[in-house]
Amino acid sequence: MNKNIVIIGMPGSGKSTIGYMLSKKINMNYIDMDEYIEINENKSIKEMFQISEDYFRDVETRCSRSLSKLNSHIIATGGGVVKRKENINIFKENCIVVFLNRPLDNIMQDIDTNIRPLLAEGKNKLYNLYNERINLYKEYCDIEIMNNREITYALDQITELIENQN
Ligand SMILES: Nc1ncnc2c1ncn2[C@@H]1O[C@H](COP(=O)(O)OP(=O)(O)O)[C@@H](O)[C@H]1O
Ligand SMILES: O=C(O)C1=C[C@@H](OP(=O)(O)O)[C@@H](O)[C@H](O)C1
Ligand SMILES: [Mg+2]
Repeated sequence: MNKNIVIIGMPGSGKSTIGYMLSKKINMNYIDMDEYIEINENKSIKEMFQISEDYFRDVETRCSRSLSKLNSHIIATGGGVVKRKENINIFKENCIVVFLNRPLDNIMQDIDTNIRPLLAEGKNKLYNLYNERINLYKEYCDIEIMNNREITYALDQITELIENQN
């Protein structure tokens, strides 16, 4: 597949984990957008948020533009990429946008708050993020995948839909 596959969804929805597994399964390159940002900025996500969230969002938009120019990559985004419609418009030029929809109760069970500055005050912040974003994920995606069973179920769902696109 020449287009990229961009995975969006709440923090803890499985974008990085399932994105990597998918890349191995269908033999496509994989990029975790947060890792890409940290390497290019030589700063951790936490350090960027300490400057300001806007600083991080500006970097996120610049990276969206760079990554969208690639071909045949699986790109796992950060959960807040939908905060700027500009990012989605950039991705829509050359990517299929997949919303990985994992129920909030399931996310709450295993999310690591230590690596997510927005959750520094605790997991309950996820409810606010969910309410702010759920309609954006649904509006912006080309494909919505439920991630409410074992990981391989979501992986198989995405694989089947992508292979049908070919
Ligand atoms: N269907 C699932 N069943 C069990 N654990 C899951 C499932 N989906 C995701 N996880 C777990 O949730 C955690 C967060 O996943 P991650 O890929 O870091 O999410 P994201 O990149 O969307 O923030 C990981 O420990 C991952 O293994
Ligand atoms: O939801 C968000 O605003 C964020 C999610 C994080 O990525 P994950 O979705 O991989 O946790 C990371 O981009 C940053 O902490 C901001
Ligand atoms: Mg991630």
